[in-house]
Amino acid sequence: MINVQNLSKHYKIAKRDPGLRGAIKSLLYRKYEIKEAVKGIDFQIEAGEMVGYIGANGAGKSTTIKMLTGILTPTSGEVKVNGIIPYENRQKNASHIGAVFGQRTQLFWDIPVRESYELLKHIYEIPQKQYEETLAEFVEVLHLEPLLGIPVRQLSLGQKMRCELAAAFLHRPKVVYLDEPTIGLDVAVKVRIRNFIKQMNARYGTTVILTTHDMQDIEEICQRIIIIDDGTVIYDGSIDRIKSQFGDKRVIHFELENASHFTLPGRLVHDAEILPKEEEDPHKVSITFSSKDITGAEVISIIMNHYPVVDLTIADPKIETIVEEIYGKGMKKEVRHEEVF
Ligand SMILES: Nc1ncnc2c1ncn2[C@@H]1O[C@H](COP(=O)(O)OP(=O)(O)OP(=O)(O)O)[C@@H](O)[C@H]1O
Repeated sequence: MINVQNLSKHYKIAKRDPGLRGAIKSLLYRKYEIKEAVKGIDFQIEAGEMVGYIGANGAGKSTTIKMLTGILTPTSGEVKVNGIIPYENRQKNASHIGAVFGQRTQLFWDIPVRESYELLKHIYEIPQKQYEETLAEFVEVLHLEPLLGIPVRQLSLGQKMRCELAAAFLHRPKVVYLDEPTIGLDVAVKVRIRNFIKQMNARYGTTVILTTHDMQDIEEICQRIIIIDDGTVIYDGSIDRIKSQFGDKRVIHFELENASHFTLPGRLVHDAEILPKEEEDPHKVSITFSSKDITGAEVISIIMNHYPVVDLTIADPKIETIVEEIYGKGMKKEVRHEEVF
């Protein structure tokens, strides 16, 4: 469904020396700098796959998605979506895809949601019967009934996102690009949105590309992740595989009588790390380490020798921890994706 080969995008950025002198000089001689946002990436995505396209800020995710949607023309390489070269045939490509891009809306700001859907029906030439059936299904799954008569500008973030998703899937597109579809939403709305995406995939075989920093979204929706770092693909494979590849990572959550001044005992300084707290709790501390360096039993015994431990749990490494590790420590040298296959 999606075929990307040796795809690159370089941005040309005009450079200017500071001050008035710089401004005048830049009128006469323009200096440019090249930013290589995407550097020769390859991947294939089959119809019906749900893939998480993830990476740290500035890694090149949006640039890739913009090339897949035809908004940007690549500097070099090939991209085909459903057999179409998107930037050469934007209109045809648009009829097969749906998109939700963060804060941008494809609904009409001042008119009621239902009328936006009516307009999309005409734009995408959706047959009346199919439109009615699809809308009825979305209204039920996403609980849209009370929202249909309200203009988009009056909707809350969660209400708007539910309406946006319905708009993106309304014409039963083959591919849907979702950029941070659950950002800033409460847990109940996140769950509803994730279920909706899974349902659309199961029912219509929609291919879904999800860019998000929310690893829970990734774990619940995607079978496969592509990790991009500094414009190159550093991992392409299943979530299970990355977990087993980094399966030596361990996490132990300790409950102590008092953890507010907790520091790692000397013996652990090189082999373990304290994880950032998910919630402010003066009794809890979580430690991560690699079983290649030290065993769980040793970690527990060292901590127990230094602190009064009330309780402890040994957890599976979360995908967040693994991915942060890969982004943060430049593990790309170790995780070349050809090694993964
Ligand atoms: N229009 C542009 N002109 C020049 N440089 C750009 C432009 N758009 C993006 N860049 C640069 O290209 C690199 C990749 O940006 P991109 O937006 O693709 O990253 P991203 O992975 O989507 O990041 P984020 O998670 O922050 O959205 C960044 O260094 C960014 O500053």
